[in-house]
Amino acid sequence: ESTAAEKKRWTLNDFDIGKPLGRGKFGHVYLAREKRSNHIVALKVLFKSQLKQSQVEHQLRREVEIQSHLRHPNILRLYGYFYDQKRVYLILEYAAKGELYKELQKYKYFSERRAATYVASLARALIYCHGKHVIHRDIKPENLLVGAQGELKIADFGWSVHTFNRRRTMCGTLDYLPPEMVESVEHDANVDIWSLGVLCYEFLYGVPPFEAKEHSDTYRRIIQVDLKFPPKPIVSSAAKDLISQMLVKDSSKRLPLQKLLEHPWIVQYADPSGVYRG
Ligand SMILES: CC(=O)N[C@H]1CCN(c2c(Cl)cnc3[nH]c(-c4cn(C)nc4C)nc23)C1
Repeated sequence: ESTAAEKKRWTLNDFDIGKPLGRGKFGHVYLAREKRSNHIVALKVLFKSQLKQSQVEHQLRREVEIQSHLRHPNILRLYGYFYDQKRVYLILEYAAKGELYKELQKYKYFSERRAATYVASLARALIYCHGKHVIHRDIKPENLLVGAQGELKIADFGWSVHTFNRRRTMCGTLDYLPPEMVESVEHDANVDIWSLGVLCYEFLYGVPPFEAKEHSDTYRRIIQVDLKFPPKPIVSSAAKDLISQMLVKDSSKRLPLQKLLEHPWIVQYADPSGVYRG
C-alpha cells in the first residue's frame, strides 16, 4: 500500500538540509528535516552524470522500486524520491546511531550476545525479503545501520533483485535453453544465508572468514570453503556450529533462515527483542 509520502511530489524546498552524514559512491547523504512535519530523514543525493557514466540507472530504479515497498523494522525505509536537472534525491529513514561497521572497528569484535542478537534480526529481515522474492545480495557491515534503540537496519538495496520466477528453467525442460543459460550458475535467496554466515563470523572474530592479501587467494578460499576458527577470541562451539551450517558450498544445503532462528546458539544468546541494549 502506498502512503501519502509515496504519492507526494517532493522538491528540495520541502527540506531543511543539515550536516553531511557520509559519502556513498555516487554522492553524499545529508541529515535533513521535512519542513511541514519536522520529520528527520537522511537525504541521499546522487549525481545523474555519475549514474549515467557508471550505467547504474536501472540498478538505482530497481533499488528504489524494491526498498520503497519493503516495510520491516530491520530494513531502512525509503519514503520517496525526486530529481532535478542534475541530481536524484532519495528520501531515506534516518538511523540515529549510524554505521555498524564503525562499532565493529571500535570494539574489534562483538560479544556472542550482541552478535547473536544482530544475526537473528537480520535473519528475520531476510525471511521477510525472501517472502517477497527479494534477495539482497550485498549483506556486509558497510550496509548495516543502527537505529535509535540499537536495532539493526539493512540499507543500500543497490544490489538487490527480484528473483524472476524460474519455472522456465527449474522444472521446465532445459532442452530449448541455450548453453549460456544452462551453464550460468543461477543464484537464489540462499546467497543471503552465506553472506549472513560470513557476517556472523566477522561479528565474532573481527575479520571475515576467507580474508587474504590477494583477491585470488580470497577467491580460492571461498570456493574451497577454507573455513578456520582462530583460537582467539574464544567463541562457543554452538556459534561455530551455526557458522559451519551456513558456509556450505551447495546452496541448497545451507541452514534455512527459519531453522537458524531455532538454532541453540541463537536461542541461548539472541535478545528476543532483537535489540542489543549493551
Ligand atoms: C553509502 C551510504 O549511504 N552510507 C551511509 C552514509 C550515511 N548514511 C545514512 C543513512 Cl542512508 C541513514 N541514516 C544514517 N544515519 C547516519 C549516521 C548517524 N550518525 C550518528 N552517524 C551517521 C553516519 N548515517 C546514515 C548511509
